[in-house]
Amino acid sequence: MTSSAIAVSGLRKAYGDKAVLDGIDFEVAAGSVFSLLGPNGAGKTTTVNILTTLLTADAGTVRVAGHDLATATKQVRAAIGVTGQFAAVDDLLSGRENLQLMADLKRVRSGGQVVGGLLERFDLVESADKLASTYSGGMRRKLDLAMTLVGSPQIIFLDEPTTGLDPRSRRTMWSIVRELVAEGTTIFLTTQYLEEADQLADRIAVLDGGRLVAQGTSDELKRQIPGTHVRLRFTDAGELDAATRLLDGALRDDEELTLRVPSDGESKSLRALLDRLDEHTINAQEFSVHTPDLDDVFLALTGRTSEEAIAK
Ligand SMILES: Nc1ncnc2c1ncn2[C@@H]1O[C@H](COP(=O)(O)OP(=O)(O)OP(=O)(O)O)[C@@H](O)[C@H]1O
Repeated sequence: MTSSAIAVSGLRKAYGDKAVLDGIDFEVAAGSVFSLLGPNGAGKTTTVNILTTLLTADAGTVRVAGHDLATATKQVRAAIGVTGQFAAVDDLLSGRENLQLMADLKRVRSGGQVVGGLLERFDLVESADKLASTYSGGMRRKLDLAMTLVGSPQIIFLDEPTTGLDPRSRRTMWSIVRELVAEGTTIFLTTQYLEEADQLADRIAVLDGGRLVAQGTSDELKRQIPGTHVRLRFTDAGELDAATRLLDGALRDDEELTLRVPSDGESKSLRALLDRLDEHTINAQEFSVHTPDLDDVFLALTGRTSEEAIAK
């Protein structure tokens, strides 16, 4: 047994002569959130399908919850829950019946209590006895995730869990994910929303062209690309002029009366910059340090903005 909830090495999958996964390696620590990002068609769902035993890999080794995927499919299935594109919700049943069916399938003891608890946790008590076909998109997602939690799986795969949800429902899902992680659950998340990965993931991997082109914490990924800068805002054009003359390589915005000064963001350079302004009695009304966001990282790594990647 390792302390990794998921360990993937040399994973390959091709459709015909098209290599979708061309040898990928990663590990997911138990009790953490790992997010896989990538443009449309990058192979995220293929990866999820392999890790959840729905699809067989061509090569590579995968351990999930300490079990070898190739030889211990049953044990892997018992340890995981999957929510996503192949939603398990049955429209002809009520929310409660959907949950009860899952509890029966998984032979959960005190199923009725578990179902009641999940309906409460997901704020579905009022609609519990209505048909799932009458649920809004957000309610269906919540029911789908609640069904995944029946039987308390150690590892949960969430394939684009908030696609199409309004911001409020998205935030509700985020807080549920955080609660699950606080309880020790491991989450493998694919998402189209970089902000979601930024908010939730302990580690992020970017998949492109069949390979993982970057892996790390959100901050590590942001530090890999240039673009950290200091933004100075002045009260009048005279001061902006003086500061522009003083600071080499700075970009000015006349409308906003701001100056963008490249910087590594470290305290020493920031102090030096402020000292220079002081020496020339230039006063900045506002001073802020900007680091690139995940969108900048995605663009630098895949050559596409996240919006272009989603638009296909
Ligand atoms: N059964 C299949 N037969 C042939 N090609 C397939 C099959 N399933 C997927 N592909 C191809 O494999 C590639 C990866 O697909 P996959 O669904 O894993 O991507 P994805 O990153 O999840 O994309 P999306 O964000 O659109 O869901 C795509 O080019 C897709 O067309």
